[in-house]
Amino acid sequence: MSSAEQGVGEILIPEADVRTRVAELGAEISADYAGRDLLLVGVLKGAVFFMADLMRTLSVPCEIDFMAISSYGAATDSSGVVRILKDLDINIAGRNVLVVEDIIDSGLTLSYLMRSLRARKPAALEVCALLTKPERREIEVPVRYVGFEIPNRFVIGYGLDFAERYRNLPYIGVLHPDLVPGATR
Ligand SMILES: O=P(O)(O)OC[C@H]1O[C@H](OP(=O)(O)OP(=O)(O)O)[C@H](O)[C@@H]1O
Ligand code: HPA
Ligand SMILES: [Mg+2]
Repeated sequence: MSSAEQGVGEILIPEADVRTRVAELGAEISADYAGRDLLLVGVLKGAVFFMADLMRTLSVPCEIDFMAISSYGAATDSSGVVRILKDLDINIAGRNVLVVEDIIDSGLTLSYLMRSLRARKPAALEVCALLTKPERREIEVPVRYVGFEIPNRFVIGYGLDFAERYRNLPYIGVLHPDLVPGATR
């Protein structure tokens, strides 16, 4: 075990399975957006890893931009105070926007984001999330492309952090149970 892996309880989705699924999503998205312009909007920081890999499986021309959203604190604090820390650089009016997320958990971040993006009148607005935890959903958000449905466990790796660490793991792991108290975000 490398020192980067200390704290990993178990591997939930091995690296090869992640790679296969990302390629499948890329093929599906490429078919759906054939002949249309595509703008990928990544949500910093966790989605960067998924987005970089997904983009390299796309066979349609595409651009990227990023947003940073403030965390609203612990999941127990679901007051939903979400703020934009970094907005998009470009105007998305009339564009085909695909929001790329690493995980949808309560749905609060994405719900806020979609409201903000919809108000800017894109031609199309869809979501691609690598992971979703349906059991934890507090607000429904339509997600067009989903990589994996996962159980209610705190996951790390492939962009997902616990206290800013573990993003560099090449697989999706479950945080070791000894570290779980407080691991709500
Ligand atoms: O569905 P929700 O309950 O809102 O949770 C999902 C959000 O939480 C994580 O981001 P985080 O705030 O940890 O930022 P990060 O990507 O920088 O780690 C994740 O990347 C999603 O954006
Ligand atoms: O399970 C998770 N892991 C890491 N970050 C998260 N943000 C929401 N859910 C998670
Ligand atoms: Mg995080």
